[in-house]
Amino acid sequence: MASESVKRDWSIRDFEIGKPLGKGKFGRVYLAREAKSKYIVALKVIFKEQIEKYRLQHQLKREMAIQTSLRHPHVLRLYGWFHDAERIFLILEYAHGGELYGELRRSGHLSEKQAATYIASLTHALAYCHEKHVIHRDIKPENLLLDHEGRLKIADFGWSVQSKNKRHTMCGTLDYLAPEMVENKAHDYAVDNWTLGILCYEFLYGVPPFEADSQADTFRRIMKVDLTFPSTPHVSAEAKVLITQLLVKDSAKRLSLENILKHPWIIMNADPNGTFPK
Ligand SMILES: CC(C)n1nc(-c2ccc(NC(=O)/C=C/C(=O)c3ccc(F)c(C(F)(F)F)c3)cc2)c2c(N)ncnc21
Repeated sequence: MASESVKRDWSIRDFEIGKPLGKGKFGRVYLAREAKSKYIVALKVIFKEQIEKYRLQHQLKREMAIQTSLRHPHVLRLYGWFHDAERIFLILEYAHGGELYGELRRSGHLSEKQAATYIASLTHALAYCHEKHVIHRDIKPENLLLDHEGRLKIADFGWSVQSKNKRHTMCGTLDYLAPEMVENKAHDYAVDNWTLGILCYEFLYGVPPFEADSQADTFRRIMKVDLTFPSTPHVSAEAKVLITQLLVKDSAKRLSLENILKHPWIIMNADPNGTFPK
């Protein structure tokens, strides 16, 4: 699949469409199989009139170029894409394990081994994206999928940007926004470090740290970095130290991706091959 996927021009006739997997941004996504190789993929259908309505043609082209260029075990592959008169089709890696969010909701919170393994996987994936000058900026549980071995895959780059400098556009849901994004200030790669702190908290406690009844309260809690840790036996002191070192208002003072991977909590708990024993 990898070789011919980028070169040859695909069409809907090359695929047998299976069950709908869900409704994502701008359209549905289906399980599908490439007719010749029987290779299983996820096929995302995006309606052109939606893209035209929001004038997203250029951003979508840029997204497709970014995603087809990214090759990393924890970044969901975009193998290729094609279009017909009214639809654009994305040929995506199929994540058999579905949404990580489902796992978090079912269990309420993750074990420290699971949480540390996912944070390590995310950190590796973000280090790769940053060296390719891609800030993801929209990393939330709904965009994290699992493959058949429970390995994490970052997906849905609906709002990432190819950035060599600071960006000003708002995006994503509130709970995961770093202060500099809430203030609509210029921001850079360090927004992803903040988000890792948010996700680590949410994996361990089941809710994001600055959750509040209103958007205004969430903004206020983010700007104050109003971080409190419910007392619970299943979260170690080291985990709280890591979270505190990521949820730092001054983006230059957040723990770097490199130092996250050297953190005692990660070293002690993360499974090196990203799957951790069930
Ligand atoms: C439902 C279930 C949970 N599900 N969902 C997936 C899935 C994974 C990735 C995607 N990716 C995208 O939709 C990317 C979209 C863009 O990049 C984009 C679209 C329009 C724009 F305007 C733009 C813009 F940039 F122009 F704004 C960007 C979609 C579905 C999935 C899967 N692969 N395997 C198993 N289950 C899976």
